[in-house]
Amino acid sequence: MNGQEVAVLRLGHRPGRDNRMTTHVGLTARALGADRVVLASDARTSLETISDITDRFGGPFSVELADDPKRIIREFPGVVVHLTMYGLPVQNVEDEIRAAHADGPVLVVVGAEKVSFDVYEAADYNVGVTNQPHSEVAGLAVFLDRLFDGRELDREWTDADRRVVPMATGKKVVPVDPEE
Ligand SMILES: C[S@@+](CC[C@H](N)C(=O)[O-])C[C@H]1O[C@@H](n2cnc3c(N)ncnc32)[C@H](O)[C@@H]1O
Repeated sequence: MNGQEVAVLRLGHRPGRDNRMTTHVGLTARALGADRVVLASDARTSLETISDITDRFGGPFSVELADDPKRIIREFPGVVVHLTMYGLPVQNVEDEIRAAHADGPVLVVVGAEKVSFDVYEAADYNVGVTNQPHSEVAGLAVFLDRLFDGRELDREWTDADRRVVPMATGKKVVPVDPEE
Protein backbone atom coordinates (compact mmCIF):
# COMPACT_ATOMS: atom_id res chain seq x y z
CA MET A 1 0.00 0.00 0.00
CA ASN A 2 1.13 3.57 -0.52
CA GLY A 3 2.17 5.66 2.45
CA GLN A 4 4.04 4.79 5.61
CA GLU A 5 5.12 1.21 6.19
CA VAL A 6 2.92 -1.30 7.98
CA ALA A 7 4.80 -4.31 9.35
CA VAL A 8 3.31 -7.30 11.18
CA LEU A 9 5.20 -9.23 13.84
CA ARG A 10 4.04 -12.69 14.79
CA LEU A 11 5.33 -13.53 18.28
CA GLY A 12 5.91 -17.21 19.01
CA HIS A 13 5.64 -20.28 16.82
CA ARG A 14 5.25 -23.91 17.83
CA PRO A 15 6.63 -25.88 14.85
CA GLY A 16 4.06 -28.33 13.55
CA ARG A 17 1.14 -27.15 15.62
CA ASP A 18 1.33 -23.48 14.55
CA ASN A 19 2.48 -23.90 10.94
CA ARG A 20 -0.91 -23.18 9.42
CA MET A 21 -1.76 -20.24 11.71
CA THR A 22 1.64 -18.62 11.21
CA THR A 23 1.30 -18.99 7.45
CA HIS A 24 -2.19 -17.49 7.60
CA VAL A 25 -0.94 -14.51 9.63
CA GLY A 26 1.53 -13.84 6.79
CA LEU A 27 -0.98 -14.38 3.99
CA THR A 28 -3.53 -12.16 5.72
CA ALA A 29 -0.93 -9.44 6.31
CA ARG A 30 -0.04 -9.58 2.60
CA ALA A 31 -3.59 -9.70 1.24
CA LEU A 32 -4.85 -6.91 3.48
CA GLY A 33 -2.23 -4.28 2.80
CA ALA A 34 0.77 -4.75 5.12
CA ASP A 35 4.22 -4.35 3.57
CA ARG A 36 6.02 -7.11 5.44
CA VAL A 37 5.68 -9.80 8.07
CA VAL A 38 8.30 -10.89 10.59
CA LEU A 39 8.08 -14.46 11.91
CA ALA A 40 9.89 -16.38 14.63
CA SER A 41 13.15 -17.97 13.51
CA ASP A 42 11.71 -21.50 13.54
CA ALA A 43 8.88 -20.62 11.15
CA ARG A 44 10.85 -21.26 7.94
CA THR A 45 8.13 -23.49 6.45
CA SER A 46 5.64 -20.62 6.74
CA LEU A 47 8.16 -18.19 5.25
CA GLU A 48 8.55 -20.45 2.23
CA THR A 49 4.79 -20.73 1.66
CA ILE A 50 4.24 -16.97 1.99
CA SER A 51 7.16 -16.23 -0.37
CA ASP A 52 5.82 -18.71 -2.89
CA ILE A 53 2.35 -17.09 -2.85
CA THR A 54 3.95 -13.65 -3.27
CA ASP A 55 5.98 -14.91 -6.25
CA ARG A 56 2.85 -16.25 -7.91
CA PHE A 57 0.21 -13.66 -6.98
CA GLY A 58 2.35 -10.54 -6.67
CA GLY A 59 3.64 -8.02 -4.24
CA PRO A 60 5.38 -6.02 -3.08
CA PHE A 61 5.50 -7.95 0.18
CA SER A 62 8.40 -9.31 2.17
CA VAL A 63 8.72 -11.98 4.80
CA GLU A 64 11.59 -12.42 7.20
CA LEU A 65 12.59 -14.44 10.25
CA ALA A 66 13.81 -12.86 13.49
CA ASP A 67 16.00 -14.44 16.17
CA ASP A 68 15.00 -11.77 18.68
CA PRO A 69 11.44 -10.59 17.90
CA LYS A 70 11.21 -8.42 21.01
CA ARG A 71 14.17 -6.40 19.77
CA ILE A 72 12.06 -5.50 16.73
CA ILE A 73 9.45 -4.06 19.07
CA ARG A 74 12.04 -2.16 21.11
CA GLU A 75 13.77 -0.69 18.09
CA PHE A 76 10.76 -0.04 15.85
CA PRO A 77 10.87 3.57 14.61
CA GLY A 78 7.10 4.12 14.78
CA VAL A 79 3.91 3.17 16.56
CA VAL A 80 3.62 -0.36 18.01
CA VAL A 81 0.10 -1.83 18.16
CA HIS A 82 -0.31 -5.10 20.06
CA LEU A 83 -3.56 -6.94 19.31
CA THR A 84 -5.00 -8.55 22.41
CA MET A 85 -8.45 -9.36 23.72
CA TYR A 86 -7.53 -7.38 26.86
CA GLY A 87 -6.84 -4.13 24.98
CA LEU A 88 -8.83 -0.98 24.27
CA PRO A 89 -11.65 -1.48 21.76
CA VAL A 90 -10.39 -0.94 18.22
CA GLN A 91 -13.31 1.34 17.44
CA ASN A 92 -12.19 3.71 20.23
CA VAL A 93 -8.56 4.05 19.14
CA GLU A 94 -8.60 3.55 15.38
CA ASP A 95 -8.74 7.30 14.58
CA GLU A 96 -5.72 8.00 16.76
CA ILE A 97 -3.75 5.12 15.23
CA ARG A 98 -4.70 6.16 11.68
CA ALA A 99 -3.47 9.69 12.47
CA ALA A 100 -0.19 8.27 13.79
CA HIS A 101 0.14 6.15 10.63
CA ALA A 102 -0.14 9.27 8.49
CA ASP A 103 3.13 10.42 10.12
CA GLY A 104 5.10 7.20 10.50
CA PRO A 105 5.30 3.42 10.26
CA VAL A 106 3.13 1.02 12.26
CA LEU A 107 4.12 -2.36 13.69
CA VAL A 108 1.18 -4.69 14.41
CA VAL A 109 2.07 -7.42 16.91
CA VAL A 110 0.07 -10.63 17.25
CA GLY A 111 0.71 -13.62 19.50
CA ALA A 112 0.46 -17.37 19.17
CA GLU A 113 0.21 -18.55 22.76
CA LYS A 114 0.39 -16.46 25.93
CA VAL A 115 2.12 -13.14 25.29
CA SER A 116 4.43 -11.94 28.07
CA PHE A 117 3.56 -8.75 29.92
CA ASP A 118 6.62 -6.81 28.73
CA VAL A 119 4.99 -6.74 25.28
CA TYR A 120 1.90 -5.06 26.76
CA GLU A 121 4.18 -2.49 28.37
CA ALA A 122 6.34 -1.93 25.28
CA ALA A 123 3.34 -1.40 22.97
CA ASP A 124 2.06 2.11 22.31
CA TYR A 125 -1.44 0.65 21.97
CA ASN A 126 -2.93 -2.61 23.24
CA VAL A 127 -5.98 -3.07 21.03
CA GLY A 128 -8.88 -5.50 21.24
CA VAL A 129 -10.98 -6.53 18.27
CA THR A 130 -13.83 -7.16 20.65
CA ASN A 131 -12.76 -8.23 24.14
CA GLN A 132 -13.58 -11.84 23.36
CA PRO A 133 -11.00 -14.54 22.74
CA HIS A 134 -10.61 -15.49 19.06
CA SER A 135 -7.74 -15.68 16.64
CA GLU A 136 -4.71 -13.63 15.60
CA VAL A 137 -5.73 -14.02 11.96
CA ALA A 138 -9.21 -12.60 12.56
CA GLY A 139 -7.88 -9.82 14.79
CA LEU A 140 -5.26 -8.86 12.22
CA ALA A 141 -7.76 -8.81 9.35
CA VAL A 142 -10.20 -6.53 11.13
CA PHE A 143 -7.45 -4.25 12.42
CA LEU A 144 -5.82 -3.79 9.00
CA ASP A 145 -9.18 -3.09 7.40
CA ARG A 146 -9.83 -0.37 10.02
CA LEU A 147 -6.31 1.03 9.63
CA PHE A 148 -6.65 1.33 5.85
CA ASP A 149 -10.32 2.24 5.98
CA GLY A 150 -11.11 -0.39 3.34
CA ARG A 151 -8.67 0.94 0.72
CA GLU A 152 -6.65 -2.28 0.86
CA LEU A 153 -9.53 -4.09 -0.88
CA ASP A 154 -8.75 -2.22 -4.13
CA ARG A 155 -5.02 -2.74 -3.98
CA GLU A 156 -3.09 -3.42 -7.23
CA TRP A 157 -0.38 -6.10 -7.32
CA THR A 158 2.91 -6.03 -9.18
CA ASP A 159 5.14 -8.80 -10.54
CA ALA A 160 2.40 -11.44 -10.34
CA ASP A 161 2.58 -14.32 -12.79
CA ARG A 162 -1.15 -14.98 -12.51
CA ARG A 163 -4.29 -13.22 -11.44
CA VAL A 164 -7.80 -14.26 -10.51
CA VAL A 165 -10.63 -12.97 -12.67
CA PRO A 166 -13.53 -12.41 -10.27
CA MET A 167 -16.66 -14.35 -11.26
CA ALA A 168 -20.11 -14.74 -9.80
CA THR A 169 -19.71 -18.49 -10.18
CA GLY A 170 -16.68 -20.53 -11.17
CA LYS A 171 -12.93 -20.14 -10.92
CA LYS A 172 -10.82 -18.32 -13.48
CA VAL A 173 -7.09 -17.69 -13.18
CA VAL A 174 -5.18 -16.13 -16.09
CA PRO A 175 -1.47 -15.63 -16.69
CA VAL A 176 -0.27 -12.04 -16.36
CA ASP A 177 1.53 -10.55 -19.35
CA PRO A 178 4.97 -9.47 -18.02
CA GLU A 179 4.66 -6.31 -20.18
CA GLU A 180 1.41 -5.31 -18.42
C1 LIG B 1 -5.02 -17.70 20.71
S1 LIG B 1 -4.70 -16.08 21.15
C2 LIG B 1 -3.72 -16.22 22.60
C3 LIG B 1 -4.46 -15.77 23.76
C4 LIG B 1 -3.65 -15.85 25.06
N1 LIG B 1 -4.44 -16.57 26.00
C5 LIG B 1 -3.25 -14.49 25.60
O1 LIG B 1 -3.35 -14.29 26.78
O2 LIG B 1 -2.79 -13.62 24.84
C6 LIG B 1 -3.48 -15.64 19.98
C7 LIG B 1 -3.47 -14.21 19.59
O3 LIG B 1 -4.69 -13.85 18.99
C8 LIG B 1 -4.89 -12.45 19.10
N2 LIG B 1 -6.24 -12.23 19.63
C9 LIG B 1 -7.07 -13.13 20.17
N3 LIG B 1 -8.23 -12.56 20.54
C10 LIG B 1 -8.13 -11.25 20.20
C11 LIG B 1 -8.99 -10.12 20.33
N4 LIG B 1 -10.21 -10.21 20.85
N5 LIG B 1 -8.55 -8.94 19.88
C12 LIG B 1 -7.33 -8.81 19.32
N6 LIG B 1 -6.47 -9.83 19.18
C13 LIG B 1 -6.86 -11.04 19.61
C14 LIG B 1 -3.78 -11.94 20.02
O4 LIG B 1 -2.77 -11.33 19.26
C15 LIG B 1 -3.29 -13.20 20.70
O5 LIG B 1 -1.95 -13.11 21.13
